[in-house]
Amino acid sequence: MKHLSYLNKYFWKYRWRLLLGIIFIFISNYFAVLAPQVTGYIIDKVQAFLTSSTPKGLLRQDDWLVVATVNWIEKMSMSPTGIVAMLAGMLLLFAVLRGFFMFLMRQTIIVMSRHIEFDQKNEVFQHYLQLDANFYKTHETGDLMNRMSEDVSRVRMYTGPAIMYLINLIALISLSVFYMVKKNAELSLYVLAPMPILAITIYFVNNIIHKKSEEVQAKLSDLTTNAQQSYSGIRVIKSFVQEKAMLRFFQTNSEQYRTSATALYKVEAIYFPIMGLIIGISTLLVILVGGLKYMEGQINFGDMAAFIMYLTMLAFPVSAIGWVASTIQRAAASQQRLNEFLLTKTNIPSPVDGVKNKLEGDVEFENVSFVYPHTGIVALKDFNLHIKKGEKVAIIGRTGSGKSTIAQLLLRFYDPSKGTVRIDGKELRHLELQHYRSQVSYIPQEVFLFSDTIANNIAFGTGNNTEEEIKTAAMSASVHRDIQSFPQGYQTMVGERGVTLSGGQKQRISIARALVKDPGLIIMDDCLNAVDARTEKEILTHLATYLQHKTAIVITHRIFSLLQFDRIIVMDNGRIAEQGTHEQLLQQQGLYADLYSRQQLEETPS
Ligand SMILES: Nc1ncnc2c1ncn2[C@@H]1O[C@H](COP(=O)(O)OP(=O)(O)OP(=O)(O)O)[C@@H](O)[C@H]1O
Repeated sequence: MKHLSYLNKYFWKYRWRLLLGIIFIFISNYFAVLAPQVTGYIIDKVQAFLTSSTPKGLLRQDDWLVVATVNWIEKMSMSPTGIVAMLAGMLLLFAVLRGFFMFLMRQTIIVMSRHIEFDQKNEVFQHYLQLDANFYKTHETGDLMNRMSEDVSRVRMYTGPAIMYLINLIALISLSVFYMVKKNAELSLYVLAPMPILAITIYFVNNIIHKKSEEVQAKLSDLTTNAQQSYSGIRVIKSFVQEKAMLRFFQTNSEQYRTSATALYKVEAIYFPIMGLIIGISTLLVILVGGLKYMEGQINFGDMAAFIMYLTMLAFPVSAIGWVASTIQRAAASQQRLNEFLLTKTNIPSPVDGVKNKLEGDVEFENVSFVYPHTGIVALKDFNLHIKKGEKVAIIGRTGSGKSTIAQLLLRFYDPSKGTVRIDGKELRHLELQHYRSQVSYIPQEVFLFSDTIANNIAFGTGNNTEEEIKTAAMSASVHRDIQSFPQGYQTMVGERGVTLSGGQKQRISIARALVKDPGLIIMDDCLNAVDARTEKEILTHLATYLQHKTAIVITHRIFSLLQFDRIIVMDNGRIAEQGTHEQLLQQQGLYADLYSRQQLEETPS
């Protein structure tokens, strides 16, 4: 339960709304508990009229508002029917007032919970954005999404309905117990005695229902994932003629869902009859004991009716205790999960007074070793590299040799396990992180485009590029012609609701996004592997001009003869195996020469 204390800051933020809500709850319940008193009075009045007797001391223990209103009506010297009609009108008025304050109570407390939900979602999302790359490697996207949506919703059930029902229950019980005891303490005991049994039973039934509905949810989610995968992979399914196997798999999942859903409905079917039974037994007790007391002349007929009304009035909120308890339990578990993340600190903090210099583009790795946390894979070993401002360096090597890791460290997605990375002579750790990253353009290996227009995807890094700048970047990335061929040009939507772009088009848009930024340092991680040879040639020609005065690090599998690199670094097993210019490396007859001759062979038409 201590996990929920994290939410106190929100309750404090919305304290006036909460306080107002509590006041409305009490006022609404106040009008609710007056109804049995007026009904009791009406019954006694009618009974006295039918038996031509004079009821005595009927209003002694009733609320002052009831007493005052009844006395006022009585003074009007109306016929008994007129008085009963007036009293019925009074009941109606109380019901309307009760409803009105109930509306206000929901308006304040439920609306407060929506505000808290909004704040919490923003807080969680903002926190997610600050966490480092390693966090995202060790947590699944589905898990993150769940915490953001499902857990926050469960917490809202606590900050809204659960708190509202709990306060409502406290208000109703205290007000009705007060008036019941005033009338007859013993009979009150009979009304209240079954309530704890009702609450405990409902609590247990509720817990069973909850467990079973979680099971149903899990099965449903399996079913949906299964169907979703089948739709996405329909071409693979068809080409491998696996329709029947997929159908069998789906049917098994579907059967499991049906079994757990039926089990849930069985428990739910017991829920209301149990409630009805317990309330029925309690009513019976009140009638029995009340009847005896009436015959002994201890209470009026109307009092008995009032007690039965109190009983039915209390039954629903008391049965809600079970629901409230399990809702709070679930919210606490959800908040615990959220706290796990909210209390996770990033391993890559930006220094408080970080250096905010204009990036010149001088890059240095000094004795850098890097081990990927959690996997223990050593990706770089005593790596030394100095790239001067404006130098163009290609990094080449076999897959898994540590090329991308160099980019990851340069963007400070990770800090080196040993050694130092320096930018313009300053340790990278000491630079203000966002300011530094805003001056670096990175084209990752895996392209990612947002579900937005092409123009917005290109201008993503800056957000304030002119149409002309976007167009120039697209031209440099050789994607302008493709974009123009779409019906809405640069305003074409990308993603599920938009056009389906080819791998090469996506890659080139991703390149345009990096070029539009005008950075001091550009890092390209194998970003031309999905374009054909002709387009590659086109892009490289543009790049040669664009990169003229910039420091560029081009990670690649292929050797680009078109781009004049100042240096080529050949990586092998986390270390530099060879380095030099194209010609120098060819002369060395080592790894590079080997790679080059193999590439030449592949490119020679047979
Ligand atoms: N996020 C990660 N967590 C754990 N290990 C990783 C991670 N990324 C890479 N590695 C491992 O680190 C080593 C170097 O990987 P890296 O991605 O730097 O190689 P690469 O030369 O860029 O390969 P490729 O050309 O295939 O992209 C590999 O053994 C790889 O399995």
